[in-house]
Amino acid sequence: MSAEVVIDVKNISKVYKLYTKPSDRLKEALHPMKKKYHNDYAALDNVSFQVRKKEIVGILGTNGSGKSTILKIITGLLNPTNGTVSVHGKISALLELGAGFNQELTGIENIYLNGSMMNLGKDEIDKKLQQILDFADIGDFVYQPVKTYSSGMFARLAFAVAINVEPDILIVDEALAVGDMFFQEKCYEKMKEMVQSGATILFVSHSLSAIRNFCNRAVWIEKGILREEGPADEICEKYKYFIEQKETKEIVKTAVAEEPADVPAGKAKNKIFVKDFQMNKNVVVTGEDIVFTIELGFRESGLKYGVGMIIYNEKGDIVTLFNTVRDDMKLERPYSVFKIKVENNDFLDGRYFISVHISDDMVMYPYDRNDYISEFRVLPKKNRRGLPVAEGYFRCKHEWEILE
Ligand SMILES: Nc1ncnc2c1ncn2[C@@H]1O[C@H](COP(=O)(O)OP(=O)(O)OP(=O)(O)O)[C@@H](O)[C@H]1O
Repeated sequence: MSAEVVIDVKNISKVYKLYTKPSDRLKEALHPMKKKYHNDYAALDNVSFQVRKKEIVGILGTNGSGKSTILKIITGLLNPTNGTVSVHGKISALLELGAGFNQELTGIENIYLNGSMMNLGKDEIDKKLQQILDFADIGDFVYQPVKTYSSGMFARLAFAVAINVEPDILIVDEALAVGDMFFQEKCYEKMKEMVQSGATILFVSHSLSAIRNFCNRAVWIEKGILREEGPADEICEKYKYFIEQKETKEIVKTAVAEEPADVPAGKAKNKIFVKDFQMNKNVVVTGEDIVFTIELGFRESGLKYGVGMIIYNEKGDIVTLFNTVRDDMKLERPYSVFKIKVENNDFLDGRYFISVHISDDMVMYPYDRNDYISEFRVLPKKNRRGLPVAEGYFRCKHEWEILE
């Protein structure tokens, strides 16, 4: 049976009002007809996910995607515009460095201040004090006002307090990035111990290796929208691929020229042409559903035609193809959108390339050819022990029968 849900984020949206000038805010407040002087900006748009007890969940996404916003909503520091969050257990959060600390007070005084904010009595903090000081390991600096601390020292003290107040849920937002490697190691070890004894951790990091190595699950929020969630290694792979594509601008252009150059001479000039090609995702795991969408344009009606799509591997071998003619479909009038749904796909780990051809109904000559119009990446589906479920050319669906 799955463990109890300790954080339940349901349909959370956060909309900020953006004003071009500060005076617009006042103008809006005073306008007799309630004229709008702002633009709405959705930092989070209908995000839902759950975190179960003893999970370590990583949140990733590019800058400004809403990671900190969702953590602030979970911890109650920020109200959502829509949606609900239920939390079961005591949260200890390390959000912005220095939040919850009084700059004028010493390290020790801040330990007591933070402890009391976590509902710990003075005697309870007295008992934990040595443990906190040992963990922070900042020597006599604990007697100095925290405004004199370096960011690394701050992180040490904040982390030492956050983990020693025995939270049920620990929320960490990039706080570890400022500490040195040695301290980071110590924190990861401590957090693993906390999970062993029943805690749950929600963790934001820009470090993919930290999320891959430390978390069992990951939630990817991109530009306010929940893009993917699943096993940490899988989501990291998909995210990495997304970043690489974004950075190198390698994405093959999906829009297709309306006048392809390679229509053989003498044939009608693109009486039918591919206007657009899309996939539901460019990174899929073996077993997920894939949907290819081909959009056609017509310069002439009344043609009999066939629509075909070929999938190649990295070596250029045809892996498989889909073709309306081979599938005995008769296309005798213009149809604008074709969707090919591959349920529970059998492709194995690798890169695949797609060509789309529109031909006559005998597949004798092309109306339009679009070679290498797009590509996708398949990640291996793993079994419980982390082994890919299949190797070779494709996953062959099968059943075992074991007899006496
Ligand atoms: N008070 C605010 N008013 C208006 N917009 C805001 C406010 N706070 C955050 N935003 C916007 O909301 C979006 C999400 O911000 P958030 O800090 O949650 O992103 P993030 O994923 O944590 O980013 P980073 O990785 O850079 O820390 C950003 O575009 C940010 O500019």
